[in-house]
Amino acid sequence: MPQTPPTRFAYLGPEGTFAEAALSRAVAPGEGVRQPAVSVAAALAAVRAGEADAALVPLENSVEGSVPATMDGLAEGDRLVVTREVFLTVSFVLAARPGTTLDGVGGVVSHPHALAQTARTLARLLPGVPTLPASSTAAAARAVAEGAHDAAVCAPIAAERYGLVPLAEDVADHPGAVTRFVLVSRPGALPAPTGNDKTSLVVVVADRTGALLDVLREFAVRGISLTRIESRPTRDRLWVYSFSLDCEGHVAEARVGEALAALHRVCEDVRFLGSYPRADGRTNRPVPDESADTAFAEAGRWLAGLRTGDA
Ligand SMILES: O=C(O)C(=O)Cc1ccccc1
Repeated sequence: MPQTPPTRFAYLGPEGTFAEAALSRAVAPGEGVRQPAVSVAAALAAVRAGEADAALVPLENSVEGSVPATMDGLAEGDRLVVTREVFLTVSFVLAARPGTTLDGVGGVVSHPHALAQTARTLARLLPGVPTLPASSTAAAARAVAEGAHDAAVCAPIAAERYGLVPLAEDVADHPGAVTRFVLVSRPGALPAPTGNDKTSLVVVVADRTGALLDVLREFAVRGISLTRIESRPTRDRLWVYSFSLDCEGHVAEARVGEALAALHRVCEDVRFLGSYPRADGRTNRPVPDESADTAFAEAGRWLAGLRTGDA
């Protein structure tokens, strides 16, 4: 019997990133093989090229908002779908090579989201010291270990992995910040509805009055709550925006499917980014009776009867 090859999971690397920690939450120890990627774009490209089966990437943070590389990477290029979301509480250390003191730090390197989430604390500990962006917190720790920079903001586990020591612990300005990561794959069979799911979309609206209201109405009239909506420039079309949004429910549910079909009629483009179990610890709002699958099915039978003359 030929063996099924192990699932290949790409993640924002190198070893020691929060993305790797999120991947460990999403898949069991020993399940599949893990492939660190140098950037979010590289992780998504590996999936698109068939070099990985899934990618674990950061999507948004409770303090800093969305991660543009992921938002844009999912809105453009061959379509990928979210199959799982993972929420991780992140804590940061300021780490350096052994023997370094705060006085000896001439620059701090990290992922832009980590620098943004620690900006006030860094300004207090290291007034006037410049910060520099890195592709990830672990890439920053590795660069410090290699002597390219003096200090990094990273996860405690990354400091340990690259032989650094903490100059300061818990340097987050807002302790308890949560980052949302997503596991994305090439389109295929969807995760089955669980009764507490989310659906993600990117819609491009026409440049006309009320276009966004038209989008929102399609959700509202079907009793569907949005959990996130934000605008992003389309980048290739000047002043044309897309809206990236998450709503409650699964595309297999009639209300969500009908809303998507309606958006397909009223928007310039609708990109379906998947339906997957909700993992933020919250429960979807109750579905109004008139938006339940049974109500849609009954209305469909009634309409069919009108058309055949049987009703
Ligand atoms: O760089 C990492 O470790 C990541 O996974 C991205 C990130 C950066 C800062 C906060 C949360 C996730």
